[in-house]
Parts: sequence; structure tokens; C-alpha cells
Amino acid sequence: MIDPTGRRTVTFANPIFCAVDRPDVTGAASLARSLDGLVGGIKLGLEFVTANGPDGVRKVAAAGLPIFLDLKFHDIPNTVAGAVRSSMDLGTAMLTLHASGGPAMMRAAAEAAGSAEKRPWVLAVTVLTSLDGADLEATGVASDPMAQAVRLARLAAECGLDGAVCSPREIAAIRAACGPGFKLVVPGIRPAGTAAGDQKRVMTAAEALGAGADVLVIGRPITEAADPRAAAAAIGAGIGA
Ligand SMILES: O=c1ccn([C@@H]2O[C@H](COP(=O)(O)O)[C@@H](O)[C@H]2O)c(=O)[nH]1
Repeated sequence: MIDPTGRRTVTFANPIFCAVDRPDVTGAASLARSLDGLVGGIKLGLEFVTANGPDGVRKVAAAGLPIFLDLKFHDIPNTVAGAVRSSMDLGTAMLTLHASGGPAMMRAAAEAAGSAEKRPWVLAVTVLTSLDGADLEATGVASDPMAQAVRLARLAAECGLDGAVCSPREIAAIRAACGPGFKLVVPGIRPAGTAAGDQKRVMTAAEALGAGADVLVIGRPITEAADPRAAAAAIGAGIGA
């Protein structure tokens, strides 16, 4: 299905994508199978793909859930376009690159991924959820996380990307700047009263969904729970999923 902005509409069974950040393919595939019915998909990132490569991604995908390939490409346009082309074979639902790679890189990635009606969501990571204003300042960025995330999301939309990865705090502002069809995929989700760990800009799943997130990326609150299925079910129950 195509939405009014010309982007592919994907309806996931559940907005929660579990971030499976571990190096072993057997454990990752087993976790993916056990979460079927409780989450809408599985996010695989640098730790898993560096250890297991594309074959590892296919093995986890065999569990039947949509896959979000979160490799956050950041390089010159030609190299990122090649990485996007290489990832197309995997049939994933979403992939990421850093918006700070700039407009030429984002345009090259969008073009390499093919038509917006058919490709996976090509998403721009705005400001990592592990960063705060002091971190941005330390890297020479004068804007605060909110202003910088909105600026990068707007640039991503102008470059033809399908959406952005942002913290829950910026959802409303990016939605207002980029419109209803621009997909917002949101990590930095923590159940109330639980440890944020290395995340600095967090909210609960219900707050993020209420603010307008399309997809919630949740890792450790599920994967490090004594019973990951029960943890996923509890978070899902909190958002009516
Ligand atoms: O800004 C970002 C972009 C991506 N992530 C990824 O999301 C998950 C979050 O895991 P938790 O264990 O729930 O903190 C993780 O895989 C990150 O690589 C992000 O956190 N922030």
C-alpha cells in the first residue's frame, strides 16, 4: 500500500521492534521465535551483523518477523549508496544511515534503495538518544538536541528519505516539521522507574506512542529481563498492543 506522500505503508502487527543486540545467531534466532506474537519485528544492529553477516540476518529473519537493519551507515555518498544496494537483498523492512552524513549522502541512499513505493523505509538517524546537549557541544554542534534533531529530520525529508530515528522527546516537533507520512522510529524507551543505562533522552512506550511514534525500538528492557516474553507482553499491554 502507498500512503498519500508516496511512501510504502507498512502495517506491523505491533509497534514494538525488539533490539536484539547480541553476537550469537542461535540465541538471537531463538529469542526472535519466542517473541513472535508479542512484538512487531526484530532490530539487528552492529553487534549482531559484525559477528554474523548477512547470513545471520537471514537466519533470524527465518523466524518470520520483519527485520529492521540498523547499521547507521555514515560515509561518502558513493560508499553509502553501495551499502544500501548490498542490503537490498536481505528484504528488510527498514534500514538506517546517519543524517549528519549530509544531503548528498542521503539523496544517494534514497536513490540506491529504489522507488519509495517498494523499498524498505530508509531512515535518517538524527541525534543519538545517548547524547545530551553537553555531548553535542563537545562535538562542535551549537544546537540543543531538539533543534538539531528537527533540523536533521527536515533535511532527511527534503532529501527524499522515508523517516527518521529520533528520541521520544522530539516526536511532536519532527511530526509538525515533516508531516504525517514521515515515519518516526523511536528508541530510548524505558518502562517507568527502570534504569536508563546509556540512554539520555527517554520516555515510556505509552508516552512515545501517544506523541506519535510509528515504531518503538526496545532492547534491554526486554532482552535483559529474567523473562523476555513476559517483559515484552507487559510493555505491549501498556500500549494496548
Ligand atoms: O539514537 C539511537 C539510535 C538507535 N538506537 C538503537 O536502539 C536500541 C535501543 O536499545 P535499548 O537497549 O532499549 O537501549 C539499540 O539497539 C541502539 O543501537 C538507540 O538506542 N538510539
